[in-house]
Amino acid sequence: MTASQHKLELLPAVDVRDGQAVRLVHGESGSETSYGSPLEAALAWQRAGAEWLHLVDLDAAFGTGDNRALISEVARAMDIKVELSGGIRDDDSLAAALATGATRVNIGTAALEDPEWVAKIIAEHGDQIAVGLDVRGTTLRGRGWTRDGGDLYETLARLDKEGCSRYVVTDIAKDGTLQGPNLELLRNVCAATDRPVVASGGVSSLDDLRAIAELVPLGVEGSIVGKALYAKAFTLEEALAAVSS
Ligand SMILES: O=C(O)c1ccccc1NCC(=O)[C@H](O)[C@H](O)COP(=O)(O)O
Repeated sequence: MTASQHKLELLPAVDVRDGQAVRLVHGESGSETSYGSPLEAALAWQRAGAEWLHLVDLDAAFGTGDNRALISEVARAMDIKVELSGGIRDDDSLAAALATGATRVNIGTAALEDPEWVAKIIAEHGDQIAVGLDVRGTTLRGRGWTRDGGDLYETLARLDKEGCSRYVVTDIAKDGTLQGPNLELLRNVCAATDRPVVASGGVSSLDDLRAIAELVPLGVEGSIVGKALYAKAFTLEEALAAVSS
């Protein structure tokens, strides 16, 4: 492995609810703190040197409407790669997500509830499709993280067989809490699949990012960072520098 292959990708997050950039605690609807314009937030991460943006339509994820036009405006304004997530569950929402020019889209609930459709879109769109594995313990959660959706490792084995190219792994208990990532979960998922893993949830410090970067040789490719950036625990420039070697 070369030095650059060891580099952890960072994906600053912009989660959108009711037209605003927000942060949630444990992904729970109603726990949000607002941080203003999603476009301004996304442009700020781009200016700070981000190579990726993780852009989430929380209303679409929770089934409380959607922010489709705004999400599209933000994604189209970016010169950097965009990972789009939240409520992509059928042909219509997938077509809208891909039409934004997003580099990849993250499928959550549908991977649990509509395995045939997900196998079909993986076959059609290859690595433009990532699957979000949102877990409590080893149980997956769907529908904006409000419903149980089966066993993590059984689902992982099925998706691997179907050719899924990448997983975005979130420990819901850690998400938005600044309590540190679940490194054991990341290690266990990496041991169970040969596909790249994007870590999500709980990053609180530069040391957390360095600890996730240590898992790159095991298969962790990137880390989403949300609350820590908005809470100014560190800057994105500091985070990029911390994982660049
Ligand atoms: O990504 C989704 O589809 C989603 C659905 C429902 C609730 C939350 C969802 N995503 C949240 C995120 O991706 C967070 O931005 C990310 O986990 C960052 O977490 P943190 O660094 O702990 O703020």
